[in-house]
Amino acid sequence: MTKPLKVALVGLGTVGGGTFSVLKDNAAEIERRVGFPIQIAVVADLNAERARQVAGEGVDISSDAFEVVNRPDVDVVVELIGGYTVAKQLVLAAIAAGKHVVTANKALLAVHGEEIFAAAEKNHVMVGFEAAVAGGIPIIKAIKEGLAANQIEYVAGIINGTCNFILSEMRDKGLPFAEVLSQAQALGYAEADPTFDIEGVDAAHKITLLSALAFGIPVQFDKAYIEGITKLTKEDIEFAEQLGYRVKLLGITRRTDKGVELRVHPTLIPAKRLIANVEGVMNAVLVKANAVGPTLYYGAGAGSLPTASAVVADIIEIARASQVPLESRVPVMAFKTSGVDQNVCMLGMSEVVTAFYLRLTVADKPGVLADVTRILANQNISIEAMIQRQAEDESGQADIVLLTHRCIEGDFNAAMVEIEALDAVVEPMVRVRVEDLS
Ligand SMILES: NC(=O)c1ccc[n+]([C@@H]2O[C@H](COP(=O)([O-])OP(=O)(O)OC[C@H]3O[C@@H](n4cnc5c(N)ncnc54)[C@H](O)[C@@H]3O)[C@@H](O)[C@H]2O)c1
Ligand SMILES: N[C@@H](CCO)C(=O)O
Ligand code: NA
Repeated sequence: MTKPLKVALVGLGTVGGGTFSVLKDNAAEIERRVGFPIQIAVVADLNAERARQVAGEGVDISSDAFEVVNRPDVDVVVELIGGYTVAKQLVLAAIAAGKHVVTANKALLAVHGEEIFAAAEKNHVMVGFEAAVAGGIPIIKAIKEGLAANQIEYVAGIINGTCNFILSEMRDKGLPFAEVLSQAQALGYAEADPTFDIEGVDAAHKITLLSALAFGIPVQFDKAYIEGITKLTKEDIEFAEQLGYRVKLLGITRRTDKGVELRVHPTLIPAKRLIANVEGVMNAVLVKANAVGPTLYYGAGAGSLPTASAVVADIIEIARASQVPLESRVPVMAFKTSGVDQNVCMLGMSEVVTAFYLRLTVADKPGVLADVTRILANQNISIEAMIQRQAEDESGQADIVLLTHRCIEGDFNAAMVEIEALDAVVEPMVRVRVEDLS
């Protein structure tokens, strides 16, 4: 009989606690799937006392993450502490010691992925990170294996549960932003630094990883355009609804003839699309590929047990793959290293083609709308829909909301500068990108 695979769990917080439970509660089912047991050799957490409460008696507990890395009875190190510094040292130490690594740490991989994956290849070990993107949804596996026959056109996803939770609660219950963010923190969804969530950084970490997997390109977080949800107003969410759209924070990566787009920003999506109806902490990732067409993956993007589901799936994959020769394993980043396109052109935002929602507050006098449409037309931007709403007070002002057709973002920016310079435009304009996702 094959000997058990031994795991060190480092970090027994929200995800680590869930991983401990899943490995324990589903041990018999997992053994039936793998053919041999997966056992927890040791648990490490700075807070050893709390770890003892979570793990109970009979489990080896350490407060030193680095001590577990060199234990001969450990085959896989599961890093669930988060952050860049200690986590990076730990992962690299584990790889150097010949251990496989599983991590939920998208921040670490998006920024230091190239170094970590190169070290893993050199040391013939695997790095699993299914939990790092869209929590429990097996999107990494889907792109690496299920869609391996395809050329992928684009990936667009609601990949930050905290933001989706905030936007859903603001829309459904009219709750203020700060109150909903506190709830997301209490539920264990938010990052240690929640600005990573609300400013779009976490989603950018994730879409950077998906971009590399989908297109066989290096992990390049520094090329991502990032805009969060903190400037969205209830008013714009309501105007979007009137026009038949929902506002979601999307991570988008698309391959075009000119290069690869990599961007995170609030986005209007037609309300009739399935992905527009993904609410709360749930995530969804839409992948459009040339043979299969569009496919949509939906599930819990954060939280203890859903994320643990992905962590344990990676451990199971390692258990299985450790039985086959190196060259027969699925590559960590979906492509053979020799096949990675090192010279890919990453597009700047001004080169991206997208549609826009634009809201202007103007002094309500003749000719304003004509000026605005003329400026847009001069940049080859045509208008798809418009709403005009008079202010209810005596200010004589009006809101004009426009939806444009798709245009080059640089052209739109040039038009914005001219429109903002019009005397009649009395407040800073609001613009949100629009994606049809058909
Ligand atoms: N919470 C989620 O829903 C979720 C989902 C997907 C991915 N993630 C990622 O999973 C990782 C963990 O997140 P979490 O929400 O479980 O965090 P958490 O704060 O709940 O848990 C982290 C644990 O690590 C321990 N720890 C910190 N530094 C340590 C060190 N040097 N040595 C040993 N233990 C240490 C802490 O005591 C804590 O118990 C992060 O990378 C996060 O981005 C979280
Ligand atoms: N903070 C992240 C956790 C899951 O990666 C989110 O809200 O989606
Ligand atoms: Na996942």
